[in-house]
Amino acid sequence: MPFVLFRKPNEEMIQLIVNDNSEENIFLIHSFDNETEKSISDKNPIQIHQDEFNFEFKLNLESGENFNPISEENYVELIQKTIDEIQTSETNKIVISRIKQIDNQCFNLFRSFKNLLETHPGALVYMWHNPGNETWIAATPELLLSKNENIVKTVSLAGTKLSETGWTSKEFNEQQIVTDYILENFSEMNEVELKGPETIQAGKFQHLKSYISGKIHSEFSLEDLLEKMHPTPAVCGLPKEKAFEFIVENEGYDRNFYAGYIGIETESSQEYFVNLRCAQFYQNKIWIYVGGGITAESNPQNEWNETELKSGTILNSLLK
Ligand SMILES: C=C(O[C@@H]1C=C(C(=O)O)C=C[C@H]1O)C(=O)O
Repeated sequence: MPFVLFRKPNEEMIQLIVNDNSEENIFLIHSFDNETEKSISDKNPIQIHQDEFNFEFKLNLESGENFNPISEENYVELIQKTIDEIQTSETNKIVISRIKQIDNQCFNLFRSFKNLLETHPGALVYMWHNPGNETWIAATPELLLSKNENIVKTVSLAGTKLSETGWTSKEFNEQQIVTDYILENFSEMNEVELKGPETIQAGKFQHLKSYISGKIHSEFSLEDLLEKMHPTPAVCGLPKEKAFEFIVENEGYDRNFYAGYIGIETESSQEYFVNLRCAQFYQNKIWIYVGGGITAESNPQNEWNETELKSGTILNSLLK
């Protein structure tokens, strides 16, 4: 039976949704390329305080297909090719990513999930298990959209650095591209507010984050906004279609649910998070999905280093 465990940012209650096809309390997972969406629902989700969470049973994981992840050398080359593309075309930003593959040395998913909850209080942390299909775990810092009554909210999140160093214009520009894109999509709303950017902590590193909200009117459709927003320049690029094409032609692997979104829908609210800092678990290996935004000012080696750093979110949470 498919199930998901999740805890929303800055909350302490975990929810367990075991699929009963009730169409109430929906959890969905939507792919980057918009081709796949899977959802489960539960009329009566179980709530568990994260301090009391102690699931211990063994899950049957799939054995993963053979896959050769991109080498450091080839990734650095791909980033250089991306920079060249940005410098010679009308594209301003392209987000490039890869899979880091590690051996699954009998890691315990539930203990690792609990560790993620404790080390990432500001993230949406979830564990999705769909027997015979896929198992994903994540601690994502990025809200894509939320709607509560007549207020719609989102964030502009981009730029990555370690706490010890300072921001440069490169990160501010990279984040501004995302903010401008969101403001354009929010332009038909009333009372649009923008706050930030401010520095936020995501595990061992930091991002620039702005908060954007607006009031909706009667003809507003959340589905239409979601379609326009996803994928944002935080995970795809600008212009969206050109960046998307470049990604599909050059990354050399299928992003699947990485950089797609997670939806949590109840009777009173709808929330969507970008699926980042995530990994797919197999019996014998784990695929950690990591990427970063490339602009004309990017340095290829630094971009590799940034993806290594981001893989730490999952890597450092793994427990046996
Ligand atoms: C693409 C990822 O993260 C996104 C890219 C960022 C960047 O380029 O600095 C920062 C936060 C996210 O919006 C990822 O974590 O894989």
